[in-house]
Amino acid sequence: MDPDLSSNRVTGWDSVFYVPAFVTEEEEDYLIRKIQETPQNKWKQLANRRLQIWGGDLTPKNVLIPQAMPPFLVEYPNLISRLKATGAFNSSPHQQPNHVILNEYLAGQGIMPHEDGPSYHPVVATLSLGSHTVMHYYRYAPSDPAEGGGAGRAIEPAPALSLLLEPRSLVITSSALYSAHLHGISAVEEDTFTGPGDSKDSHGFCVANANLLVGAREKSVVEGGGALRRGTRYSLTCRDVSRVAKIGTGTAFGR
Ligand SMILES: O=C(O)CCC(=O)C(=O)O
Ligand SMILES: [Fe+2]
Repeated sequence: MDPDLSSNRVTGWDSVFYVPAFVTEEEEDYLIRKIQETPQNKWKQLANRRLQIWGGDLTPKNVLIPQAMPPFLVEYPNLISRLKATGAFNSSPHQQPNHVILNEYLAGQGIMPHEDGPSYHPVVATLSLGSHTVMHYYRYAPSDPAEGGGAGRAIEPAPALSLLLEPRSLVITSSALYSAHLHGISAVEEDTFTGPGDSKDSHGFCVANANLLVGAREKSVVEGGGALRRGTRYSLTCRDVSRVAKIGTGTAFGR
């Protein structure tokens, strides 16, 4: 990982970096406008959120059939090259993201704890736009040999790590956090913080990136307790798919 990110490391975690204000308010407004202008048929409606997939589709064998990224990702505000410049993708196959999933969450919507799967090099950089959210990372419960592990394994109810993601922030996760934990967002309209005295025993959580927050309101509720109402949040989850099909020949490379 690039040393430029060392001051953004989340305390106690080697592979988690939080970069507040990665884009400016002006850039955020521009990106949200461009997202909202995309044709309706680009959206895929899921039960609890909408999403768009940019960079191409993945085959069942995890090969990317590449497609050009939309101009607002590669031109102003130069998101892809700025992500490359963080160094987060230095050890990934293409040194920069080639695949972006845009999620839209209305207040009250979330995403169940999940793993991102084997298609990607194990680094994800997520830009939050429009609203904060709280991302929880969970461990699997110690597996009962009688159950054989695998799908449907129980997860620990208290998150191992919780991050408050401010609008305009970037969070970069990799290695163990990516591959040995699940991540999810509770489907709530507001996030409640009880201050630093939070007890993990009652499934409460501590905000691990409290010292890296920049928003006055965010800092105040994390330090002293309170609630943050969610608005509509867009997340751009940027990843590098290891295997990319060579367009025209139909053959894949990368392995
Ligand atoms: O919205 C987010 O920040 C997370 C989205 C996510 O986990 C995913 O798209 O796999
Ligand atoms: Fe995910």
